[in-house]
Amino acid sequence: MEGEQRRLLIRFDGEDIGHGAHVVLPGLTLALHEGERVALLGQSGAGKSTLLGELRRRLDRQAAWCPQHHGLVPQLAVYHNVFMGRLPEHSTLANLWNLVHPLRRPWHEVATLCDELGLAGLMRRPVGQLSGGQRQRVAIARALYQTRPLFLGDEPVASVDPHQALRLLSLIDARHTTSVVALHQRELALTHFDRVWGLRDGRLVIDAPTDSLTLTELDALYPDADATRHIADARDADGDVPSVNALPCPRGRP
Ligand SMILES: Nc1ncnc2c1ncn2[C@@H]1O[C@H](COP(=O)(O)OP(=O)(O)OP(=O)(O)O)[C@@H](O)[C@H]1O
Repeated sequence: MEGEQRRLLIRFDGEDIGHGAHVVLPGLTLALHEGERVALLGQSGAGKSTLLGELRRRLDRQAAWCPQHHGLVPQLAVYHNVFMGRLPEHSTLANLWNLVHPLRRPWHEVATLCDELGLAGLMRRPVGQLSGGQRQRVAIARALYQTRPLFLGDEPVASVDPHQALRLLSLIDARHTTSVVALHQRELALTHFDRVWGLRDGRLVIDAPTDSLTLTELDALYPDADATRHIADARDADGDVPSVNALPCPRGRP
């Protein structure tokens, strides 16, 4: 991948990215090229959703979007939630009619997607009656139904087991030439993606192909995990949980 001439999709050149006056990622510099599969890593609050939101804003209709909290309507059936991926493509009248009498073609298209995502038989079930993993797959189905060349996902495989996560990522890959996916599974980042963007304290500290990275390097993106590891180590040593005051400070903190 490195060195190949690929079409540039988007570039940030020392830009401040955030929410209004609140800058989360100061002086961000990065580029996304067509064909790249990027894993976006960083501990909670590092700025992953902020970056994905900005990518989404700039890429607009080129990008399918799978949000972190799914954005599903619990009262509506799986079919209607997936159909929402293409609401803007139909007239208001067609959308209203579809609510009462599902349109034949979309119904078959959504049914095919649901089969692939292990949601067969649930098309008429209100999303509010599904498990967390099933809702996650509905959110992915809705994003796939948008049929865009690029996929942006904010932890789209957070609620499923590792086996399903791989299957879902493969389905996403099969339908999109380019993807940027926020996730916390570092092993998956190394095995399934070809590039990692790693955020720490509002900085892009890793922007590299996965074959040049190790798990240990990715661990450095999670300084708070050090404290958790020390709790576990201390518990292993004497069977007791240490007091909070006995815990070491995370790396790089006073
Ligand atoms: N709408 C907003 N307005 C102002 N600040 C925000 C907004 N959304 C997020 N932030 C702040 O931006 C920072 C980065 O948040 P963000 O949601 O991008 O992190 P994240 O890496 O996606 O975290 P997580 O893994 O918990 O989802 C945090 O300090 C957060 O409080």
